[in-house]
Amino acid sequence: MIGSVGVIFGETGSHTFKFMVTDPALRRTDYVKVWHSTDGWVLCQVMSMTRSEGADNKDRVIASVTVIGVRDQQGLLRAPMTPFRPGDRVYKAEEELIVETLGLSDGGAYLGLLDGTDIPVTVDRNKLIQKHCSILAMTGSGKSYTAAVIIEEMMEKGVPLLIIDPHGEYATLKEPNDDADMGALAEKFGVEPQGYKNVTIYTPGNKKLCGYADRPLRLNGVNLKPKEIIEYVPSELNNTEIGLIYEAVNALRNDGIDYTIKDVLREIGSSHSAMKWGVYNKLEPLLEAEFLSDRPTPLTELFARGRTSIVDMKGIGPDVQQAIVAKLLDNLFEARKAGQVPPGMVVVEEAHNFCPEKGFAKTVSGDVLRAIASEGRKFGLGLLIISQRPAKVDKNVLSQCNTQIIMRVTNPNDIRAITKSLEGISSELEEEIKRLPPGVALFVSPDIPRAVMVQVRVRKSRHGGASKEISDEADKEDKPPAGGSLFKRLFGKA
Ligand SMILES: Nc1ncnc2c1ncn2[C@@H]1O[C@H](COP(=O)(O)OP(=O)(O)OP(=O)(O)O)[C@@H](O)[C@H]1O
Repeated sequence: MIGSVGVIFGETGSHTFKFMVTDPALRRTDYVKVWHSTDGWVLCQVMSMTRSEGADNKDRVIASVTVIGVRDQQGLLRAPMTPFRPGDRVYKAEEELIVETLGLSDGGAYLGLLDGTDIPVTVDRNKLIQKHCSILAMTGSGKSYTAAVIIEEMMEKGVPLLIIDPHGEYATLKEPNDDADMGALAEKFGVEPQGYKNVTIYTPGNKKLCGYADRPLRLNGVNLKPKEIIEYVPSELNNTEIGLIYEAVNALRNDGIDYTIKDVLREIGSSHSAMKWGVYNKLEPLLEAEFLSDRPTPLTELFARGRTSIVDMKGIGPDVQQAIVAKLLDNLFEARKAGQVPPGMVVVEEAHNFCPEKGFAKTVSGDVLRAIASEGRKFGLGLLIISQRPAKVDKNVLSQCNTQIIMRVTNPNDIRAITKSLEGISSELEEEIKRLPPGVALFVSPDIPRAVMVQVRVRKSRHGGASKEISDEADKEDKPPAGGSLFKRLFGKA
C-alpha cells in the first residue's frame, strides 16, 4: 500500500513492537499508525531507531515503537486487546488522528507546537492556576523563556500575576521581541511581536539597585512581631539574642504605641544584658533595609486583574530575598483566602532557593510555598515553579505541580527527582530529557494521556535572561555555547 513507512516484524506486544523502516524520512519521536482488525487505526510513536548492515550488505533501519492507543466509544484511551501481526504495515499518522488520540484541544494557553508537527499544544489556564505548574531544566535550556511564554499567555487573559524575579530576568516583558530570527519564528508559530504595558517592576531596594524599576516594594515595618523581626535579620541569632528581641518588643507593646525597628533597637540599647550590642549589630541592617516601611505597598495594587507585578530582587542578598518572599506570599495567601484579591498566579524563579528540599537548606519562605502548593488550589492561587535544580526543590511542592514542563536536564540527581514526581515515565523518556535541544520541552499534563514533546513557541516579548554579574559560576559550565542563529539551532535552517 502506498504511503507505508515500514513493516512490523518479530515478536509484538500489546504496548510495543518493532518495524523495518522503508521510509528514509522517518525520524525518532514521529507519530505513526497501524490498522488493527477490531480497533481500527491505532496511534503509536517511534521511540528509538537502530541502523545495521543486513546479510545483503544493505542498510537495515529498525524502529522501536510504543503503542499510544485508540479512543473508545466513551472517549477513553486504551491499547488494543490483541497485539499487531508481524507483516502489518505502519503509516505516518495524520494530524487529525494525533489530535484526537492525544486529546489536544485548541483553546487555552498556547505553549508551542507538538514536536515535528504543526499541531498547536495548549494548556487550560484555569487548570494551570488550580493545579500548579513546574518548569524544570538545567540552566540555558530555555526555562525562563518558556516561563515567559506562559506568563504572556496568562497576561493576555488578564490573569493577575506576581513574579518573584531574583535576577531581574523578566523586565523585558514590556518590550516586543526584536530577535533577528523573529520573522521566521513568528510565521512558524503564528505569533506577532508585542510588548506588554500592564507590567510593573517593583524593587524592594532603591533606584541604585534597580534603575529600571517603576516603583518601590514596601512591606509593613510597623509593630512587627518578634518572629517577623527574627525572619528579616540576615544573620543567625542565638537564644539570648532572640530573648532580647522578645523583651524589647514586649516592653514597647506594654507602652501601647506604634513602634518601628528603630524603637526596637533603642529598647535593646537600653538593656543591661552584655549581649545587647551583638544583637544590636545584627538588627542594624534592618534600619537601612528600605523595604520595611510605615506605608507598605497595598496587595490590591500588586495583585489585580489585568496586572503583572515583577518583584525584581536584583542586588539583594539571598536571606533577605527569602524573608521578603515569605512575608509577601504570606500576606498574599491570607488576602486571597479572605477574598481581598482575585485568583491568580505566583511565578517563583529559582524555586530551589525559596522552597529547598529538606537537607539542603532551611528557609523562611519554605512554609508558605508548601502551604500554597497544597492548599492554593482551593483558593485559586496557582504556582509556576521554576528551577534548574529539581533535586533541591521541596518534593512536596514539586509533587503538587500537575502540569510539568521539563527541558534538558543531565544531572542524574535532578533526573531522579523529576522521574519521582512523574508517574510512569519510561527509561526512553529519561534518555530523551538528557538530549532535549534548547526550546524543546517534555510536556506532562493531566489533560494529555502521555508526555509529549513540544517545540515551545517564540516569545512575543523580548527575552532578557539573567544579567551576567549575578549568574552562578558553577552553572555557567553547563551552559551551551552562545551565539549562532537560534532559528538554525532549533530548526537546522539559517
Ligand atoms: N522556545 C524558544 N524559542 C526561541 N529561543 C529559545 C527558546 N527557548 C530558549 N531559547 C533561547 O535559549 C537561550 C536560553 O534560554 P533561557 O534564558 O530561558 O535559559 P534558562 O534555562 O532560563 O537559563 P538560565 O538558567 O541561565 O536563566 C535564550 O537565549 C533563548 O533565546
